[in-house]
Amino acid sequence: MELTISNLRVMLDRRCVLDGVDAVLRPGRVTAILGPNGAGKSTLLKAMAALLVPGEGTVSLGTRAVAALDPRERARLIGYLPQEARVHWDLRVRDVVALGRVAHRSPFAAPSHADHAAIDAALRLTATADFAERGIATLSGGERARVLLARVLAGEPAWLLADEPLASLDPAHQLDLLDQLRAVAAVGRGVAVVLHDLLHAGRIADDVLLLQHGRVVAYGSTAQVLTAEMLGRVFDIAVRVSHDFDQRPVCVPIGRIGSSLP
Ligand SMILES: Nc1ncnc2c1ncn2[C@@H]1O[C@H](COP(=O)(O)OP(=O)(O)OP(=O)(O)O)[C@@H](O)[C@H]1O
Repeated sequence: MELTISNLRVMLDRRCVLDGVDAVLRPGRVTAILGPNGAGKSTLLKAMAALLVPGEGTVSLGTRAVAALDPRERARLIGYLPQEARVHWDLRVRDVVALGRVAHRSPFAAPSHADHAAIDAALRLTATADFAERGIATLSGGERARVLLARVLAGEPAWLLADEPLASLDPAHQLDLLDQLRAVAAVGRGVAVVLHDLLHAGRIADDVLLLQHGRVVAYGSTAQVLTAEMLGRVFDIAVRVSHDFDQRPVCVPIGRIGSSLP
């Protein structure tokens, strides 16, 4: 199911944070959402998950507006991983991951075989099975972030929306997470991920949506959007773009435009 964003306009505190955003995101692909601080990336992701009400415009999954979906169905279709890895109760890790399955069964039903299988698979995929019996409050920030990803993966959503999921992870787990997002897309689901790191974006994304001042400045294949000219213009930096053996762009920021530093 395509995720279609039509003429989305969001006002926050009387400021226009998203201004006429249009894009059709395709399943089976990883779409990276990039842009400078304050460009509106997190706001766009929240609007895509129907976590905020836009002033104008719609977000649709297939032919249906996400805001009009029954909340349980929406929770099955859209998995949202927020920027902050906060958990308010010291639940057992396995129970946190199990929360990802709540929308898959009726309110008082016991977890099914399929629920347990999805929970185990998510724990395995995120390498969190070793601490499945620990309280989540006892984990490090990066461990907790992986558990929260496991919770979303356990829900097997049609679309996974992740907001800067790499922030608290070490390099090995960052690469693991990028592989996990690719694996989700490889089975035909949709993935939209907010990223800051241009190297990671070049490595993982099929498509890139570049935002600036609440507007889409470019949306297309990674090779079309991740160019030195485009990145220089939007981020105000000089970027060296080469290509790896898969012809994926490798973007290395080398300095501020106008900076006298080398
Ligand atoms: N609740 C709010 N009330 C008022 N303004 C807000 C609110 N949330 C976000 N904003 C403003 O909206 C703009 C876009 O915020 P958003 O968090 O979407 O940006 P972002 O592109 O994700 O930024 P970053 O890269 O810094 O995370 C910012 O200028 C921010 O200050």
